Amino acid sequence: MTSHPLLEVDGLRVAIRRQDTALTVLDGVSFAVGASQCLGIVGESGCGKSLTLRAAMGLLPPGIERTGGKIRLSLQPGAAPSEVQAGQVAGRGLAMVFQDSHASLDPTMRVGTFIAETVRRRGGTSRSDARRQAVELLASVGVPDPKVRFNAYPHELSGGMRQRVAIALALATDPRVLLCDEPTTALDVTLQAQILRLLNTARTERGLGMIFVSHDIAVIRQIADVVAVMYAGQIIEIGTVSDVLDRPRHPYARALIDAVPSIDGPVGPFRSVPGSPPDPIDYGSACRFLDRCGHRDTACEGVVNGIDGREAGHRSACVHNGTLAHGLEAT
Ligand SMILES: Nc1ncnc2c1ncn2[C@@H]1O[C@H](COP(=O)(O)OP(=O)(O)OP(=O)(O)O)[C@@H](O)[C@H]1O
Repeated sequence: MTSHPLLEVDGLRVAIRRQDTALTVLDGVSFAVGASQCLGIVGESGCGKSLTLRAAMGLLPPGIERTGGKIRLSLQPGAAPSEVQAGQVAGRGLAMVFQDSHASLDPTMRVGTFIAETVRRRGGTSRSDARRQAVELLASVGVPDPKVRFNAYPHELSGGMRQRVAIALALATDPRVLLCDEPTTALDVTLQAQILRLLNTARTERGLGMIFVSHDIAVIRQIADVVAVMYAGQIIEIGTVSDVLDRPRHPYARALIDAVPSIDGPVGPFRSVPGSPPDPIDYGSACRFLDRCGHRDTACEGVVNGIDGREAGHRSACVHNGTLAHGLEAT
């Protein structure tokens, strides 16, 4: 039997409308996520991580629109993914967890009531059964005294507890793929570890696909199976966690990973990625990392596309892919 991906993003393009012009900020982003698989997306601020999730979800901010590509979602176990039109909210198949839990919760509603109403929107559930399911969901995400906390308003809960409730709310839609946009960034290290464990449990127990966006490589290492590195609106490297994080091939991926201080490594100044990413108005057809790259030559000035992350294996968009991998060790 063929095992279909749950979510397939194919050649996604997203643009910001400015009067008569459209500024492309995501350019040919392609990847697939299967059941129980977690795709981590890393990259510097502004590279397009959040817009990728929002475009998949059909929740782009006003003035920003999908201008190309296809999003396909499998709504039934074993079913081939079918297309979600631009502007259509992916609804029940996808759910999103944000960095700021206030973005998901309604400040005027008791958290349990909000979750129960979300369960009811799926249809076929009585009010009392939806309440029971809401209490079970709160318990499943580790909310203590879930029957009591059912009646709390979001502002009465701590940040960590609110994030647990936001995850319960996302699970209440019975999603097939959970889109997580920096869900642990605002939390301290202990809470961060608890939320990562919780998301991992939800993923394995429910067979969820997951996309986890973070700028924190250590977090990605803990939760993801496959990592995509984004730069200036494109995926520039993809592969398993150990391929990409231990043996990066693209000079940008290498620099990003080297910028993370290591606990076991020698003490020394942090190496940061010199320079800054180009403004979307300057995105051209050449490699977008050209100006910051110590390995550039004339080959990098030709057309360099992002890579198709739906294909298996460890791949990078660098035109020197492979031949540079050895040389990078010495830099
Ligand atoms: N609401 C918006 N209006 C105008 N431009 C936007 C908006 N949201 C994002 N952008 C632009 O789109 C590009 C991609 O932004 P996006 O938020 O996806 O990046 P990101 O990688 O998630 O960054 P961060 O890690 O800071 O959240 C950036 O150039 C950003 O300035």
